[in-house]
Amino acid sequence: MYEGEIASVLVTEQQIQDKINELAKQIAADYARDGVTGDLLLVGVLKGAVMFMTDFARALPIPAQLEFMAVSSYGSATSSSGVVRILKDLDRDIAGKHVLIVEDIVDSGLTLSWLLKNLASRNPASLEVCSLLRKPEAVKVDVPVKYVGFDIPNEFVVGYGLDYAERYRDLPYIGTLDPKVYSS
Ligand SMILES: O=P(O)(O)OC[C@H]1O[C@H](OP(=O)(O)OP(=O)(O)O)[C@H](O)[C@@H]1O
Ligand code: HPA
Ligand SMILES: [Mg+2]
Repeated sequence: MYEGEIASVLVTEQQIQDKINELAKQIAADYARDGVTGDLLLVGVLKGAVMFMTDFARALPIPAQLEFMAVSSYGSATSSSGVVRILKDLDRDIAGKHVLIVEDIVDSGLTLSWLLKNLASRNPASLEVCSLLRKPEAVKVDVPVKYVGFDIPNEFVVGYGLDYAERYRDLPYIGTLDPKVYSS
């Protein structure tokens, strides 16, 4: 699939699945230790987090409810416009709920910084973030991300939910693109 378009594999399918199991166990233990009762509310950030959200929710050994928000700041570019648009809001009130934002990537941090302010204003009981990927060298705004799967180099990546111009989300691993893809 995508013959000749992927330059390198940064995180394999197996590495992703192992990390998800590790994060799920750790997060369940943390919430149990903090005495959280009642279902956790996972807020998946569409579209990028869709694969991570569904695998993570199934790996999590405590009950969780699933909600989605769709925001976009990249469009078909490889750097954030900095303007975050809500394409789909949550369907319900999160006041008093223990909310865990499930993201695919923290790159500049602009999306998450905006989202954390937006959701905090709705008065959840707690608000934390779990992101599969983070690019430490790309961060423009400091955002508190309690759970991170992999720190990766400052390169544009695709796969496992992440797109370039809406393509490659369906790959089961994280990779970089051959430069010819950008010029075609
Ligand atoms: O830290 P940042 O620089 O803000 O980048 C991270 C955000 O950018 C991507 O979303 P995008 O806007 O591409 O929408 P998508 O998930 O629908 O692809 C990604 O899924 C994150 O939500
Ligand atoms: O590296 C990336 N790849 C795809 N989408 C993204 N959104 C933020 N950073 C990235
Ligand atoms: Mg995108």
